[in-house]
Amino acid sequence: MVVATTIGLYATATPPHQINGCDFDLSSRSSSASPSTPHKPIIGGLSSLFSGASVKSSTSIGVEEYSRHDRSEDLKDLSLSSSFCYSPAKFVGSSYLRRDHQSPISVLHGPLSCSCSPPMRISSRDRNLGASGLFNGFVRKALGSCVDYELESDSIELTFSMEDGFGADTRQPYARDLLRRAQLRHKIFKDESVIKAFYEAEKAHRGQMRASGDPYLQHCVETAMLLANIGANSTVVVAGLLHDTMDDSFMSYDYIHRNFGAGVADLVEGVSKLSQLSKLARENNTACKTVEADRLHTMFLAMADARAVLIKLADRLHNMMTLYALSPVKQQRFAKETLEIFAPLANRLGISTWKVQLENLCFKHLYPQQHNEMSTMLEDSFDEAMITSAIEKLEQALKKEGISYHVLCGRHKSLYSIYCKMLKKKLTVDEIHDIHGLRLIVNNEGDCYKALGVVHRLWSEVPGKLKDYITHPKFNGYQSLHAVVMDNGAVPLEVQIRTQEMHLQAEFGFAAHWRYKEGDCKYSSFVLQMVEWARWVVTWHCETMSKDRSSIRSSDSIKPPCKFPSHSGDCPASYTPNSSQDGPVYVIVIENDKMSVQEFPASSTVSDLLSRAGPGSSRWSMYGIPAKEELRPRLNQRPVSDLKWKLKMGDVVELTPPIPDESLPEYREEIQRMYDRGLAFSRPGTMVGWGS
Ligand SMILES: Nc1nc2c(ncn2[C@@H]2O[C@H](COP(=O)(O)OP(=O)(O)OP(=O)(O)O)[C@@H](O)[C@H]2O)c(=O)[nH]1
Ligand SMILES: Nc1ncnc2c1ncn2[C@@H]1O[C@H](COP(=O)(O)OP(=O)(O)OP(=O)(O)O)[C@@H](O)[C@H]1O
Repeated sequence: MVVATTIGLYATATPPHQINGCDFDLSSRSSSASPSTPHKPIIGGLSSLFSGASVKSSTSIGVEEYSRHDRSEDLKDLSLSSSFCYSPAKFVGSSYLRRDHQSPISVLHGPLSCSCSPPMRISSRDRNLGASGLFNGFVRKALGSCVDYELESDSIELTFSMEDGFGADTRQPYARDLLRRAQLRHKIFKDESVIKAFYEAEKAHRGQMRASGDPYLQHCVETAMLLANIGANSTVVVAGLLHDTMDDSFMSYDYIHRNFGAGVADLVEGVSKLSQLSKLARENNTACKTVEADRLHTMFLAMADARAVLIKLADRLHNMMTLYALSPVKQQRFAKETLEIFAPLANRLGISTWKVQLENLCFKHLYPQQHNEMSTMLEDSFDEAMITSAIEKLEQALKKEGISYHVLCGRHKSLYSIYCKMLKKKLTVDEIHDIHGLRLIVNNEGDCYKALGVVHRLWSEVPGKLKDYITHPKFNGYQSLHAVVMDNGAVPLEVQIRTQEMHLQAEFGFAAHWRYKEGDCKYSSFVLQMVEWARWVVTWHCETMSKDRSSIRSSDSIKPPCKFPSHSGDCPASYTPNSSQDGPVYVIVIENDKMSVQEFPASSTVSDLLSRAGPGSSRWSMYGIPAKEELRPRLNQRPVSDLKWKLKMGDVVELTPPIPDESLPEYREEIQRMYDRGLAFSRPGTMVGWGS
């Protein structure tokens, strides 16, 4: 019997789990996505909820209107000093307490400032529209980009030789320092491929700085460090170091492929695509449109390797930690996007520490007044020592009673989660009983009840708070015993007791925690399987999470779900593309300078998309001619010659904006010029429909 116990901050906060793609019948879900994450309706209104606290009225939080010419290079400008000015430290994330895991706090607070700042040069993202630059043509124009399109092509000369550097004596002293410090923080930075990637990243970003004056390389290291700290393997860490090289330097896919292999090159390219979509969404304020935001994070998962999403999340987390270097306007925009798109993504992937940190940082930027009030009020309430000692107490008592268990862990609830719960349930902070919580996973149902007896003998019960979801499972199948007890007669402590099977049910499938948290959304089986697959991929590639998983079932019994979306025929979770209910395709449509994320049934074509925008839309009525023929749509930067071309998840379709008739010839010429440029910039062999 495995007896896992306490102590030490638990790095991933992902409860132990195993992914079994075939455990749940997912076939009957409907396809409409109508999300209502708990945080969405929450603005202000907290004052009345605080018992005995006089709180000022809510701060107005507007995501500002911004100029279309305000290029969102934003995060590139960030200061990278990792001082992480976010207080108090306790609120960095909800913490799990368990033995054998490294504290994420130490990582995030690690001092990392570079004395030597290389000279500035303009970020090549502003100029580089080469290989994977998605939006070079009309999209950038439509978005008011100030890009000089004439500058770039794949044949542009590199500002440094790709051959120099690694192993040569051209290494910058600041880089050597940075690497040494990274190696002290995590041993994966001693791995040969990681060192090589570090120096390649150094060359690629040499001279690039963030607003703080810190070298850009520092951001690459911090992103890779976040990945290393959730146990990502060296492929993912290498890709983390190189994650911005395709966008921001002249390093090409082929170069990365040659030096690091297809696995790394594909990941870096995947991150680059996600960054470009995210940027487009940010510039169009998509995060404010609930349904579209939901489609977007679903799309992110569907179009990229889940590990690329992981890297993008790490990148965003570090950028959020250093958001203070940006203007308040940009801070708001990024925080909004992060809260609506990236935090739910982290949750779906089961990386709860990142989700918590992202949410808390967004909370601080979007609702500073409420954040301050909550921080002040709860500063003394978060008691990690109390959780540790409660775990020890319970461990001993269980031992005495001869009750063995698989996992005993604890966490304190995050600031933002408390805030959401207060607003959602109209509770005062005193009425939140699960700020401190323990979770016990035992062998069988009988042991659940025996353990409950132990809990009640150890601590006094809060009347009316016992919930027996084992005898009376929730409608979604969730099973567990929940008890609230008073520790030292003063602090409420929630204890959840369940078996391994119940825990799997609570993590995956119908009762999965991410779905519980996202509210009453109806998900298609396509989305559910995709999330499950993505969680599996991430878990499999992250040592820490894998360890976690092995504590819930022996590793021999862990089988990957069938590769998404091609489940084997006998898999109950099998995705059936022929079913009209399944497989919605989310496509980004850019029309009249505006972006929308639209949902189409599986197998829809460009022609279907045009029909949706068809007669009645401004484009048609203005010209009085079929737009299909007169102004051809572009799909992922390329003109579409066959309107029967099938749309794929993540496709970007540009539709020509309305223009006055008299400008039509001029406009056609412009289209032709962009068309020509688009072809010149596209990497040979790039498929139309990169979202596959
Ligand atoms: N995964 C999963 N967890 C759930 C689900 N329902 C409840 N939980 C967990 O159980 C905890 C408390 O649930 P309940 O005892 O029903 O409490 P409540 O009535 O919602 O509210 P409080 O008692 O105020 O916490 C939640 O905080 C979750 O951690 C579910 O459907 N899925
Ligand atoms: N008593 C507990 N012990 C250990 N982990 C818990 C406990 N309760 C929830 N968790 C886990 O903590 C993480 C953060 O959950 P969070 O506190 O935001 O929401 P919740 O308590 O599960 O739900 P709600 O806010 O609706 O009460 C999740 O992974 C969740 O499974």
